Amino acid sequence: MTLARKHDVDALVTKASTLIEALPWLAQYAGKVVVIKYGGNAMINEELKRAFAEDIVFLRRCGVRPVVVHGGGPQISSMLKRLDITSEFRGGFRVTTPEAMDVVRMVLVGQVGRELVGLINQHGPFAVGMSGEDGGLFTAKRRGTIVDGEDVDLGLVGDVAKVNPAAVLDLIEAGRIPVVATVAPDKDGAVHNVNADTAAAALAVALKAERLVMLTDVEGLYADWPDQDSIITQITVSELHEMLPSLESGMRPKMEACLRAVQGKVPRATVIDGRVQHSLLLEVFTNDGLGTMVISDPGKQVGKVISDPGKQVGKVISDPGKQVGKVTSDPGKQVGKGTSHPGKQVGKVISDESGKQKKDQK
Ligand SMILES: Nc1ncnc2c1ncn2[C@@H]1O[C@H](COP(=O)(O)OP(=O)(O)O)[C@@H](O)[C@H]1O
Ligand SMILES: CC(=O)N[C@@H](CCC(=O)OP(=O)(O)O)C(=O)O
Repeated sequence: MTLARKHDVDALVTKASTLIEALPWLAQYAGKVVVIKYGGNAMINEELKRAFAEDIVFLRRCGVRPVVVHGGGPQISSMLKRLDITSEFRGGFRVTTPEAMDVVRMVLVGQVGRELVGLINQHGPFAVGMSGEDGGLFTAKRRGTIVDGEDVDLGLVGDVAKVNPAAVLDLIEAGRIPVVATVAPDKDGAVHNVNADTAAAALAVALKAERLVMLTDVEGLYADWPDQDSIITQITVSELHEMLPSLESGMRPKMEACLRAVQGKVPRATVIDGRVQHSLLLEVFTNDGLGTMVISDPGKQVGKVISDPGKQVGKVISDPGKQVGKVTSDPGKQVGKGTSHPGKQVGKVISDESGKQKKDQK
């Protein structure tokens, strides 16, 4: 016999209101591609990494089409150190010798990527790891950078010259979650080290993503780094353009990438604190905008900006005529099937009106 527990009704109502708060965001993002860049600095401990994997699977279960692009800078540095190979950063990019390149590829593809795929797949066979080399995803073009007005050679460091998103689109259509490591061959086949922020932005543009979200180890962009009171909640493309040359270390490629994404018609790019558990879910599905959001200059918005008193930063919704996402899936496009995972099954097999079987809500 089980006796009824006394419920804390207020706590239950709070839980319900959190779920209801997600309703408009679920409608906005269902069916849309969201590119999430997971920085190596936000992979601080096992608990955070597991929470990240849960968030990604949650998005997928809600019908969002997440694509993960991961970094691994600190993990590469620690392996280089173990192997006694020196490396330095210039302007936020790693100077990459051929010897270091082997290590970058080994760590990103063989270590960090594998671990994320494994964590996501504890919830179902969703994640498929790949790199810029797979299916011709990225073609790199060697790049240098400018530090204190001087040109600096970075060795085997590439920018993304071309994206062929076909392989990623195939995976998305199949209901999978691509997990992308950012090494890529140039047109002659020489593999280059591509900064993960740069690659995430290029992929978000090519996939016509609804959002680019970058998880890092700070709250967002600070106007006057490291003054903790100078966090910027929203910045336009032209404001960021002006600020870019003054930014240092990792923030420079990150904000440069956000700028490129929004200029490439991704409606918004956000930098959030990956050290906060479930920050990704909070950012996507609640009214509390986190971190720093980069948006187009007024008048140049792709979607329509509507004011949202709940969210500090305003939200972007598609024009009615352009809105393609629906809460329910497009039965014709539903290919993916999450397999059941005893004890861990979150979604249920449901049938749509046409009688076709749908796995999860996608
Ligand atoms: N203006 C700034 N605002 C926030 N962080 C900054 C700024 N300037 C430099 N940083 C540094 O950039 C770092 C984030 O970049 P990076 O270390 O490359 O992260 P990730 O591994 O997530 O790509 C922060 O930890 C911080 O030390
Ligand atoms: C050229 C360059 O700097 N490549 C980066 C690639 C990994 C990366 O970008 O990782 P985070 O996102 O964790 O910083 C590097 O070698 O560290």
